[in-house]
Amino acid sequence: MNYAYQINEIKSLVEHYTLKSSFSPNDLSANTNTEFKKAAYHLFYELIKLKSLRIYQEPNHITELFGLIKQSSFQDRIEKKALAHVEYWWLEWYFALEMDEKINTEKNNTAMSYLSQSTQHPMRKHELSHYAKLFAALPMPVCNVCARTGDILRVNQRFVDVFGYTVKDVPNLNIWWQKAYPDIKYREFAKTLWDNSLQLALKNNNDIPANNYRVSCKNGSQVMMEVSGIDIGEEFLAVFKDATERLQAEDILRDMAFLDALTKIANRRRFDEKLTHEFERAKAYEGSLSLIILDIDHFKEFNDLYGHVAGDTCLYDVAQKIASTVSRPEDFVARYGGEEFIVLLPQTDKQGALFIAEQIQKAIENLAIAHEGSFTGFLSVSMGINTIDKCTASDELNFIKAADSALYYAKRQGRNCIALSAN
Ligand SMILES: Nc1nc2c(ncn2[C@@H]2O[C@H](COP(=O)(O)OP(=O)(O)OP(=O)(O)O)[C@@H](O)[C@H]2O)c(=O)[nH]1
Repeated sequence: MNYAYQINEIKSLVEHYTLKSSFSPNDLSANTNTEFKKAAYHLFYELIKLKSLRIYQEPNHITELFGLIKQSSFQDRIEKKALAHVEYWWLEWYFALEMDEKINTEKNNTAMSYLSQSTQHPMRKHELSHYAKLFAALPMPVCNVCARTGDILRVNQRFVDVFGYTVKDVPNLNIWWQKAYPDIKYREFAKTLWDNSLQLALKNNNDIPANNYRVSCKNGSQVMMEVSGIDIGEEFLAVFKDATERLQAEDILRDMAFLDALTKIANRRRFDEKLTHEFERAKAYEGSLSLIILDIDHFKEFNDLYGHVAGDTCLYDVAQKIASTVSRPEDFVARYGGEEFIVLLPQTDKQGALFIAEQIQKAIENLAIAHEGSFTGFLSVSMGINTIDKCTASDELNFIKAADSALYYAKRQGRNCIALSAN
């Protein structure tokens, strides 16, 4: 794995999206192309995974990598613009990862933030004495408040640009709270959070720890802001940082923790969570819940005959096929283990589950993956089904066990077979 590989991956992503006829740089700057952004995050995730496996041959430096791409064949204006966005997202992605790590390591420590830690630098006091000069040039919204009276002494231009309020609009904290947090309940929550942060600042070298706030702007729009600051005795300085993109990145990270890397469907961890949730729901509402466990037949032989790479591709194809066959939004598909998959079907009785299992069987038959070790000459699967309804006394473990027993019954019947649990 080397730079050329990484460059090509990024290039093909950019090319793929810029080739789309509907695509224009204006779409990008309006930030509407979330599909592109998601695909970029997905790519970063793959590249970062490679890095963590330590199979990079060269030292990896993001700027250097993008520098190399820029020198190469990216001539077209649209492609350059798209590439600039991908570069920006990559930096953002690394930032989100760093934040994630920090949040995790800081959980056991005092609640210090990335921003507030940076202010512990020995230069901080010196910088503070000169903050007035820097104030106007700061790239993030900043406001300076008299701690005693609550008067807002000054805001910088970025503050006006982002929120739309000038000092005339928000001359003191009382008015700021009302305008920036019009919802009374949310305002109470935000005030308490901020007061607690100010208390913490007294113990924390005057750094006001960062928290996220949903701020309402003058034009009625809302922005998620990470607000931290510095208590400087008579006054304090509140520093705002746009948290929208980071929170979205964290959401994607969270989703990825539940994704199976090979098959790109949900993993076992996600299934365990989902099962607990659906099981409780089915019990509470006395609804039915069905579970299909699916196992590829003679998969060891498939690997032996065609190799592990073909085996991996086959797992991906089967997983995607199952996922596309099961179509109701509440239905759920996951990789359960090696060549085993799970389909969880809320509000579905035995007959319904059998119907879905037959659909899956047909869909896999249609994939027509050659398998010389199989009786039919093609890859097949076996499935076990279990259903609970209001009359069934079962717990999660027994629910799975019964489906598993049905699966092994299906295997004993000669495979390429569906069996229903006797429950
Ligand atoms: N290529 C590949 N193979 C895997 C993966 N996970 C599990 N396997 C293989 O799947 C095979 C499962 O073998 P067995 O449990 O004996 O099952 P089987 O050969 O399918 O036999 P039956 O289930 O009885 O039909 C093993 O050889 C595993 O190495 C994977 O991620 N990729």
